[in-house]
Amino acid sequence: MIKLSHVSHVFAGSQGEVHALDDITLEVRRNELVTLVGRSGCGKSTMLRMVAGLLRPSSGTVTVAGEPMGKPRQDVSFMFQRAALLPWRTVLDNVLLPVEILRLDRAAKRRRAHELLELVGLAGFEKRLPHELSGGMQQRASLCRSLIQDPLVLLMDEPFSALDALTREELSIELQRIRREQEMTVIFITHSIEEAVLLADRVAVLSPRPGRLRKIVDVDIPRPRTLGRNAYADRVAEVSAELHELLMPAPMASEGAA
Ligand SMILES: Nc1ncnc2c1ncn2[C@@H]1O[C@H](COP(=O)(O)OP(=O)(O)OP(=O)(O)O)[C@@H](O)[C@H]1O
Repeated sequence: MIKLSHVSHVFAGSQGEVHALDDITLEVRRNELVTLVGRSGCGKSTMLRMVAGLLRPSSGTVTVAGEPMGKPRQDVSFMFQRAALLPWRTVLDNVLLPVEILRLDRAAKRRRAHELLELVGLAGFEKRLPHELSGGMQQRASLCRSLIQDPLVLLMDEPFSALDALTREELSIELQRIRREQEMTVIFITHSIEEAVLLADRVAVLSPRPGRLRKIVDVDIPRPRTLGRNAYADRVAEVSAELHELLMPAPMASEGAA
């Protein structure tokens, strides 16, 4: 569904060139969820912006459903770290914003918006204004807004990172539920190893300066996945430890020697 072939990118920064990505080749299969992890500045957001058609690579190609990404598409949706709801519009009208921009069928999408709000636990809050909601509820509404156009591809740039740990886990479980009901290919950026393991079919680990694909880790743990006590806790711990080793620098040889 999503293919990056030999993608490199160099930004012309104010202090000289920044080699953000180097020779990235990655294929995300239809209906797969791939999480992107890596140290700050390793090029995760740059990669996502390319898949969204917001940025062209300096070299290499990016295709979605076989077509080169030259500009944003209606069936590719983006969700950011901040909910960025319009403060003067109700929750329902915020969810319906893409419907107005993309001129979709308003009556059908109103029904869909109610279904989505129900799915994320916001039924009854349709007429509230964003400031009347908690951060977690605002991000749930933002998730509904990203889903209203029934995207084939959902690109998520640290969407739950500003939330407390429990709300974050709750939203991760809701995202898994939504994916059971709706076919969707997802790329999800996170700094949290736990979140990466909860959500991913595969985790793509990037290394920094320049951003390179270090390893792809398969997460073959049955769903729905939760943290805490469960039948797969050992396997979750094992994959988390592997990711931790890939992301953290090796301890100095002299440490612990004495
Ligand atoms: N518009 C730009 N102009 C110049 N340099 C840029 C620009 N955008 C990003 N960069 C640089 O490219 C590199 C990759 O940035 P990017 O935001 O993709 O990293 P990231 O992995 O998403 O980081 P973080 O985890 O901190 O969000 C960084 O060194 C950054 O400073």
